[in-house]
Formats: sequence, C-alpha cells, structure tokens
Amino acid sequence: MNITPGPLLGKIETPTDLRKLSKEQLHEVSEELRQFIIDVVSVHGGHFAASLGVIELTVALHYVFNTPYDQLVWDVGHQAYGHKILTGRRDVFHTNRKYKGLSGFPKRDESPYDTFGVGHSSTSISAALGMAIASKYKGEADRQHIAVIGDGAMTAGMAFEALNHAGVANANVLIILNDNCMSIDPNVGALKEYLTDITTSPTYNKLRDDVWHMLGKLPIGKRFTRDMASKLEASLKGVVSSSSNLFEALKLRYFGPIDGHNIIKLVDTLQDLKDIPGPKLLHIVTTKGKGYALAEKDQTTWHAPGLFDKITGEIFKKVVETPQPPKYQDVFGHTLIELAELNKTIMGITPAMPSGSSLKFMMEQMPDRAFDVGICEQHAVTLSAGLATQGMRVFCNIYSSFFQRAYDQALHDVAIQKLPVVFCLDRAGVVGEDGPTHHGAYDIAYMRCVPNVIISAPMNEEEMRNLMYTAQLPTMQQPFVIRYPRGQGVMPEWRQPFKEIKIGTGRKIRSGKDIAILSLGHPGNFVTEACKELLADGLQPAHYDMRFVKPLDEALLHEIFSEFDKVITVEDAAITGGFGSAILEFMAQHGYKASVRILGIPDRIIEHGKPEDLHRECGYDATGIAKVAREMLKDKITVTA
Ligand SMILES: Cc1ncc(C[n+]2csc(CCOP(=O)(O)OP(=O)(O)O)c2C)c(N)n1
Ligand SMILES: CC(=O)[C@@H](O)[C@H](O)COP(=O)(O)O
Ligand SMILES: [Mg+2]
Repeated sequence: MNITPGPLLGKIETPTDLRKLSKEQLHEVSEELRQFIIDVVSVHGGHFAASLGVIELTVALHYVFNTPYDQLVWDVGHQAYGHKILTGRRDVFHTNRKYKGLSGFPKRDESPYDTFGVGHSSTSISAALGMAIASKYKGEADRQHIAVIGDGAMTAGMAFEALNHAGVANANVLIILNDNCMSIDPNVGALKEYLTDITTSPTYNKLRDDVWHMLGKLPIGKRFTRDMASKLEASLKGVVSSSSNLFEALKLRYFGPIDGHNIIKLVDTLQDLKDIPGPKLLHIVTTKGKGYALAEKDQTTWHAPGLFDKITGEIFKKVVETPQPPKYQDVFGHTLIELAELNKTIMGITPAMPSGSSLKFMMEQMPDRAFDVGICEQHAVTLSAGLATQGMRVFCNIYSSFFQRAYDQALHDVAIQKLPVVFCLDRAGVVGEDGPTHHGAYDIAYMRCVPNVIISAPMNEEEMRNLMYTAQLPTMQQPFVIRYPRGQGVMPEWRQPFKEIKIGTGRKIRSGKDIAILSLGHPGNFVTEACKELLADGLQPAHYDMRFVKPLDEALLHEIFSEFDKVITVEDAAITGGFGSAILEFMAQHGYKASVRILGIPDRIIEHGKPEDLHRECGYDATGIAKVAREMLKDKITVTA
C-alpha cells in the first residue's frame, strides 16, 4: 500500500531540509510525522507508542543539532521511527522490521545518522559519553553528543554506571531523560517515584515556571545566556538542592522538567543547552502514545500492538476456527500459578517484562510472591539467589538475549553456590522481527560451560509444564534452565497433570534405520515435519527429542551411536558451543565415529524477519532438515521417473 506523507514531511529527505523550515512550521511537521507513523505501523506493524511519544523531541533534536556531525544516541531504539523517517528513510520505512528491510532499531550500517546500534536498553549514556570523550581528545569542541533515554531504561544499573562517570568526565554530553512513567508495562521502583515527585512538586514547578517566564521576556538570542543559565540553576538549586536532586548530586547540571510535547519550548531549550558545555541532563515529560487516543489510554497494549485499523483502533487477530495452541509464555504464566498454589516457597521475578513473560498473571494473583524489578537483569538474578538462600524456589524469567546481561550473576551468585534458581529463558532462538539484538542464540553456549547447571528445552507445552514441575521439586538443589521460544507451541490441549521428568533423559519419538535426527526443544516439531517428507521419499529416519543438553542422556546416546552412522542434530541456538557441539564432545569422549551434521544458528549475525524466513535461512526448518538428510542418504534414494 502506498502511504503518502503530508506536504511538509514529503519534502524532508534529510534534517537539512527540516532546518530550512521556520520554527512555527515544526508543529505541522510533527503532526505529519505522527500521522505517517500511524499510517505505516498500522499496516506494517512494529513498535508504536514510544515513537509517538517522542515526535516533538525528534523534530526538535534534528532541527537544533547538526546531525549527523552532532551525535545522537537513542536508547533501546524502539522509539526512533521518527528519527528514521527524517533521516533519509521515509520512502523505505514500510520495509521496517521486514526480512531484508530496515531494522526496527538504529543500526550503524543503515545510516550515518544512526550513531550507535541499539536494541537492549540503557546503553545510550555510556555510548554518548564515549563519543564525547573521543571528540574532546580530537579537539572537536563544537561537537554535541546527545543520549535520549527513557525513564524505564534509566532504572538499569548500566545507566547509573554511566551517570557516575559522566558527572566527572568533563565531556560535552547532553542526556535527555524522556519521562513518560512507562516501561513496556508501568515503570516501577523508587526512581520512578522520585521522578514523579520532581515533576509534580508544586514549589519546584512554580519557581521553574517563574524563571522560564522571566527568560521568555528577554529578547531572542539573549535568552538563556550562560549567565542566565547559571542563575536559573542557582534558583532551582534553592528548591531542589544538590543533595536532594539526584542528578545534581552526581554533578550533572539538571534542567527541567519541561513539557516534551511543546515543540517551541523544546527547540528553545535545546538551543540554549547547546551553549552550555559539560555534562547536563534535560528532563522532559511526555505521554507514551501521544496523539493516538487508544495508545495514550492503554500504553502497554500499544507498545507494539501488531496490525490494526487506524480509524477504529481494532487490533487484528488471526481468525482461526480450531482451538489454537497457547504461547509458551502463557504456559509459563499459568503453570507457575498452579505450581505456586502447590508449593508455598515459589516466587516469580521478571526484569521489566511482566506482560511479555506472562508473569503478570502471578503478579496480579499473588502480589507478595511475584515482582517486576525494572530493567535490571543483573539484580533480578542476584535477588533470586538471595531469595534462594532463604529456601525460596524462584522462577526468574528473563528473555534469553537479556539474560546475557546477567551472566556473571548467574555464574558467580547462583551456579558457584549451587543455588536452586529456575531460569526460564523466554524468547530463546531466533525471535523474528526484533532481529540480531534480540535473538536468543547464545544461552546454550554460554551456560553449558558453567558447572552445576541443568539445561533443558521443551518440545511442546506438556514438556514445558513437566520441566517446570520437575525444577521446583525439593530434590532439585541446583540451578535449572528451561529455554523456550517466542510464540505458540503445538498443543491446544495443554493442561495435562504434572509428571516428573527424570533429569538428563530424552525420548524416542520415532524409530528408523537410515539416520538419527536428534533435536532439542521446539525445533523437534520441524523434525517431525521433515520426517514426513523423508518417509514419502522411502527413507526411514529415527527421531529423538533429547530434552536436556546438560546433562545429556548418555544411555540414549550410546544406543543411538551404536545403531546409526549418520546423525543430524537440530537446535534453535548458536551452533558454536551449542547442543550439536555437546553431541560431538560425547562422541569424541566415547570414540564413536559417525557422519554428523549440526543444524542451528550459524556463526554469523542473523538479521530480522519472520521466524520462518530466518529458520529457512539458517537451514533448520523442516525443508532444510529434510534436504540435509537426503544429502546424507543420497545412496539410499531410489530415483523414479
Ligand atoms: C536489557 C533490556 N531489557 C529489557 C528490554 C525490553 N524493553 C524494551 S523497551 C522497554 C521499556 C523501556 O522503557 P523506557 O526506556 O521508559 O522507554 P519508553 O518505551 O517508555 O519510551 C523494555 C523493558 C530491553 N530492550 N533491553
Ligand atoms: C524493544 C524491546 O526490546 C521490546 O519491546 C521487545 O521488542 C519485546 O519483544 P516481544 O514482543 O517478544 O515481547
Ligand atoms: Mg518510559
């Protein structure tokens, strides 16, 4: 569908065109940009509410600063759609997040305006500070470095590590704190409350408004001179003294809070801040989903709603007649409640993904036993470890790719102490449209080398429930990983009674004599499909769902390698160091010789696209598996005319 931008936006190829407009025209540009994003995202999908909330900021930043010479870093990057559209990508924006299309996040390969690749949160201040220190070293005194970070992203330890450095680095960095009181779900924690206090304090706001009013009376050009800036700071410090303003206490000059939807005020403020060297923080207050009423009202649903009718606001769901299998995340969410009812020691932790992980069900039903701790994966893991020392059985649910943040905590705080924390790693494998920053490719490789850890992956909902059940049994006294993918499983009838699964045991799904296909987790379902193709070719594949990558089912493997000299392994994880590698290690240790092909995520960056496109590209969809089996069995295939 051809989506036409408004008349002003249609003339903006790059920010240079934007800068030719008058300040008064920026409101119109903002509205056209907002409408264009609504038009495109409603029919092509993607993140939504966050970009709508920073439209005015985006326009103001590119209007005031000399991008890309001035370096603009977006945190997470899910809010950078306006930035993409204004920086040369308007006409290809409909390819956003599609296979071979634009990335859903800023990406250095894509544009010189994308100064830093993002996707995981809370990196922007460190990155912008690094750029600022480099500019200082190179003598580029005129260069500006801006980090735009949300209130959710600001909760992460990494953001505070960067603030701690920025305050004393004497480098030219402007941090814009985009405060909309939301993460994906409502933001949490004491920092959120602090930001609310500072935004709503009547004394503070009165004084601030008085000062702005006074500045507004100065002739343009004289406004907010350095002198005035110091006076403004001094007066504000009277109310929010450096000991009570968190950012001032960290030696950053603090400005705001200001209305982040007032484009004129934003432009004036940014223009003024340009002249103030050193580390500074501008606090802006915005509404996530601004300008689309339904998104403003239900910001979590509209974070990334999928396709929708932009007029009625109806979010399209696939029309299906037969009962559908649930999403794995929902199996987790509902099963955890069932288990928690049986076992009073169970608790649930999520770092900022209550909706995405479905821990929200337990948070609603058992608020003293399930917590969102903010975008704080490291804390989530060590908190779980602390709880485990006191006899709690914690299900710490983290997306596989975000778990990377907490590796040392998993190793140092959980594994070395052999604490029985259950890590439910959601979004394991290729996740699809979020792309390389979010693919859960590496968890097997980086956890397999850690002693004391059990690593498992269910092939379906029933196994998922039984693994969760097994993981919380009192006999289980060590860390337990359960990895599972984004999206639906395969069993519409999934609420079966719990059964313990013996640790380190796989199961034979079908017998055969030509080749053994060993799968781990959900891709076992691709193998089932591949086997159908092979049977149609007259071949006899055997299929084993191994379930555990650590410990391996050695008895079953001895049986397999005694019987087969051709083996394929299949996993939705990095081949290097993964499940297939574990099988090769087993063979080497026991002196087995066989021809083995390992299918999984190859050793290169896999871009974004629909999961099925990516599985095909990696070669472990049903067709890819069958193709490899046929290659290995070519002597056995009888060609018929
Ligand atoms: C390390 C990490 N954990 C979790 C996420 C998932 N995530 C993406 S956006 C987001 C909310 C960010 O909130 P905020 O920074 O306030 O931005 P907003 O969406 O409100 O604009 C979360 C939790 C992530 N991208 N990175
Ligand atoms: C930007 C970000 O990190 C999240 O919004 C992520 O896209 C959520 O992924 P899911 O849709 O898999 O929950
Ligand atoms: Mg926010």
